[in-house]
Amino acid sequence: MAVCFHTSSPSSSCSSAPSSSFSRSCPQRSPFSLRKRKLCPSDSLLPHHRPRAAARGFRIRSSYGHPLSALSLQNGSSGSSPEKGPVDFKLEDGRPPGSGPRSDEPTISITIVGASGDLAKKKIFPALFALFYENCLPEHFTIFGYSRSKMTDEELRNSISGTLTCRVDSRDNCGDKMEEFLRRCFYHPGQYGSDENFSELDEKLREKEGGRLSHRLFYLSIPPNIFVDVVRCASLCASSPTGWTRVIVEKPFGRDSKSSGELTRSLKQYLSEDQIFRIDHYLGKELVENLSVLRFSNLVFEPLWSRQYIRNVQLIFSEDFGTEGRGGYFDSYGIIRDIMQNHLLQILALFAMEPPVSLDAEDIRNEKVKVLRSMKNLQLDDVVVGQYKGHSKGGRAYPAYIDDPTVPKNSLTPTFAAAALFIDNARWDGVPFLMKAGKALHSRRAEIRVQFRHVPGNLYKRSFGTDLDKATNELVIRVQPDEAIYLKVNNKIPGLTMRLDSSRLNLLYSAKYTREIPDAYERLLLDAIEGERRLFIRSDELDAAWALFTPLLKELEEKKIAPELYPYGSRGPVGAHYLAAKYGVRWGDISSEN
Ligand SMILES: NC(=O)C1=CN([C@@H]2O[C@H](COP(=O)(O)OP(=O)(O)OC[C@H]3O[C@@H](n4cnc5c(N)ncnc54)[C@H](OP(=O)(O)O)[C@@H]3O)[C@@H](O)[C@H]2O)C=CC1
Ligand SMILES: O=C1O[C@H](COP(=O)(O)O)[C@@H](O)[C@H](O)[C@H]1O
Repeated sequence: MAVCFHTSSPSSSCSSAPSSSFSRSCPQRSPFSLRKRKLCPSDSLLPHHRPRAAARGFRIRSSYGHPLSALSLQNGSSGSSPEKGPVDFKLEDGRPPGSGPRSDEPTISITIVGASGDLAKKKIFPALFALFYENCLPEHFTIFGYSRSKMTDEELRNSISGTLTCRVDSRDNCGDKMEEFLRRCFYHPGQYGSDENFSELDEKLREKEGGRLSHRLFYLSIPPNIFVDVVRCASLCASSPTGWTRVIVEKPFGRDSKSSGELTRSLKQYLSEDQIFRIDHYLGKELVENLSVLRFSNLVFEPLWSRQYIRNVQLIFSEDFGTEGRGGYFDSYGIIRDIMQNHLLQILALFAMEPPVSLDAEDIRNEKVKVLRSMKNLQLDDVVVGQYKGHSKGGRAYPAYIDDPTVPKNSLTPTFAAAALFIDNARWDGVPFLMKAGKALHSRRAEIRVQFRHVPGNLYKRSFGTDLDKATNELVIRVQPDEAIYLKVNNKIPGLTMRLDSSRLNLLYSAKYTREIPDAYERLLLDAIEGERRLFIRSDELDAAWALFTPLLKELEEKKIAPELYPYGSRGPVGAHYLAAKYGVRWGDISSEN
């Protein structure tokens, strides 16, 4: 029988503490404005925590990567200015900044539970390597893979090494950095509900941590039915004895309101809300991050951001491949749970929220949750579901969804859905927010399209022809691929006649910036390490998101609504066009020029 060394210590995690006390500064996260973190009173429960960090004069990055000095946190000033960078200060032990790590600096241990899986290999290890490569991880860190598969440290390293990449702007030390990173990666095989195995992991972690103040981050990259087992074991047998313990939970967070509520309650038996980081990786995407910047830092947009000027908003997600390899998971969730209830709804909430009091996580999440709670009930009439069928093109056969061996032949699970949603508040009353998400469509894209109203009494009506919709302004935020923000405006075609054209004012990221855009998982992992919760889902947001979709999902399932079949590689069911037309809307992505 295993003996656990310590019990979970929610007090070791504080919502707004200066919890990251690592001395490295991450060059990519350059300061723009500064924000002071509040101190968490429960820090005082941790003998080594805040006082030690402050005593060392660590530079602490805020949510946006702004270096804050612990000294400034003590004396209440923000400590540096965006233009000048960190103010001239010495570490309290008299050493100048950049003197290199001290041997008693804290360490962070990151355990990826489900390390043998697809997500771990495809996204999590590569993101951690990218952070390491960019000097965004603290000096002392250790990464452990944990899953049931039998593997040695070396075998884990081999299995992940192929997925690590250096950035396009890589420096010539990439190979060395990879080796150095891999040397910090270890593996512990174990069962997900075994106290004994987690206690063994704890011992290994302690050994690597070498008596330093140590923080521990667990990433649950596993199927949801084992989340609670793992959290129980990790919390009881492997939480940090000295620093914080945090857990990143991957979606799905339940299947409906009930199961999500149960999951939250079960997790909270072992963790406080502050320790739970529910990830929605779309919130970590560069252009989703940019949404608030675009709106709140440009005078030309915010005044237009309401029913007065906006005719409709479209949130579009499409993939040009099917469920390949994930049919087993997908069939019990479907596209509404997989994409709409989380990724698209989160974007909608960010888009539609009122200006928050500040950029603090709680202020932003308070505004988002108000939007979610103001949504009108979603009617079945306002939803179209589809499923892809097999299709042959250019001599190649594309499979149907139900050809996936892990999917039942009579499955009614939607691989496509379109929905019209409404926000019942003063700003957005009557404005359709149209969502569309699908797999096995003609292209891979994710975008937000904002269609503005017609110009009243348009003087140039005649020069446009009869289709006034074509002449309305449209703002497109292309999340992926080829990240861009463009605004369609009307201009005169040069020449002696008065003919108008619709053109793009285009901010194409690849043309403007040479630096490669970081993967969403990099940003989110770094935020979790830094204790920044802005891009993670709070439990009341999750409840509100499920409250919106659960009745619809129940109705679809109880009534066994048959999805409209659409060919693999097509633009999806025609029903989506009728749905949009019902609200006088045309999908903005119908032509490839758009
Ligand atoms: N893959 C993706 O692109 C995305 C995944 N997610 C979510 O992330 C999590 C991980 O995804 P992914 O890596 O694809 O998942 P996998 O199905 O690959 O599972 C990860 C690991 O969990 C273990 N495992 C799998 N099934 C079971 C089971 N029934 N009981 C116990 N252990 C099991 C396996 O490890 P072992 O057998 O060695 O113990 C497996 O390697 C899931 O919750 C998924 O929904 C979210 C977004 C995208
Ligand atoms: O969460 C999920 O996201 C992916 C799409 O993510 P992206 O970053 O590649 O756009 C999707 O394929 C998967 O079904 C879903 O679970």
